[in-house]
Amino acid sequence: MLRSCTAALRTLRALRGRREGASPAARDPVLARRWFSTEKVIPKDHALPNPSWSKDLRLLFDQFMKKCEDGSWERLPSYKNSKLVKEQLSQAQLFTRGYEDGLGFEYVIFYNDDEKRTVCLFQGGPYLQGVPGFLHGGAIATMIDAAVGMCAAIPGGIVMTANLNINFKRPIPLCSVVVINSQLDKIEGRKLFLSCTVRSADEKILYSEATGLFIKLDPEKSLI
Ligand SMILES: CCCCC/C=C\C/C=C\C/C=C\C/C=C\CCCC(=O)SCCNC(=O)CCNC(=O)[C@H](O)C(C)(C)COP(=O)(O)OP(=O)(O)OC[C@H]1O[C@@H](n2cnc3c(N)ncnc32)[C@H](O)[C@@H]1OP(=O)(O)O
Repeated sequence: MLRSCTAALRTLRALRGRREGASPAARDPVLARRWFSTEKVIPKDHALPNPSWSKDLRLLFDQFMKKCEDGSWERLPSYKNSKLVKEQLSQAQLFTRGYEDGLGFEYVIFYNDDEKRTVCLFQGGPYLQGVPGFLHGGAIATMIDAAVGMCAAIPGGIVMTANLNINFKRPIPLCSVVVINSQLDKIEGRKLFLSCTVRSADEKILYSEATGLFIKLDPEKSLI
């Protein structure tokens, strides 16, 4: 835990050296134009190990990559959603992927099609702090939404979260690794009912439990 936090803070210091309080787009008018242009964006796969990943996260990642060898599990690249959404809005991206390596949401999702379930390996970095030393509940909710949402979106297509109920049972230490197990419980028409648990890497601690209702969008209906 300490090592991955240190790595993240090193990245943070390096970034601070490069900027003076402003976002890269604010400092660079060329970048700012690109930011809001419709220029084609080459997606980077963030769902792969980087130096900020702790030993625990690497270990679990390697275990799941082994499970992928017989085809029962599939690692989902971080740009999987851009395959589902026809129009990519220039630089727009899932906000869980907007942080520098190690500072925010480090995660990878694996999918098992036969069992209609996903496993998300998640390490929440120092920018996601709530109570000192622990993850913010909103960050936990975000990660649950993204993990469970992905479990719904693969069979369901374009879905939106209509309801998310979370029981926060134990605080999650900052920079620790948790495993989010999500499953599709039931489909009724356009409604997909899912549930998930958030546990420690050794599975001994149950941190949170959640249920979610996702609605497959009706192409005939406007969202606004
Ligand atoms: C979540 C995954 C996103 C996937 C996006 C797709 C591709 C991208 C792929 C992957 C992305 C990767 C990961 C995902 C990452 C992050 C997840 C972020 C997800 C979000 O951050 S998302 C933002 C928050 N989310 C909203 O901003 C929704 C606001 N909302 C609405 O836009 C509408 O509300 C809508 C569209 C949901 C439904 O509207 P609608 O008009 O299509 O459907 P309608 O109202 O007719 O409901 C149909 C049936 O659902 C029942 N029903 C509806 N709502 C209910 C509720 N709350 N409780 C109980 N039942 C409910 C009705 O009672 C009826 O039931 P019945 O058919 O039995 O009568």
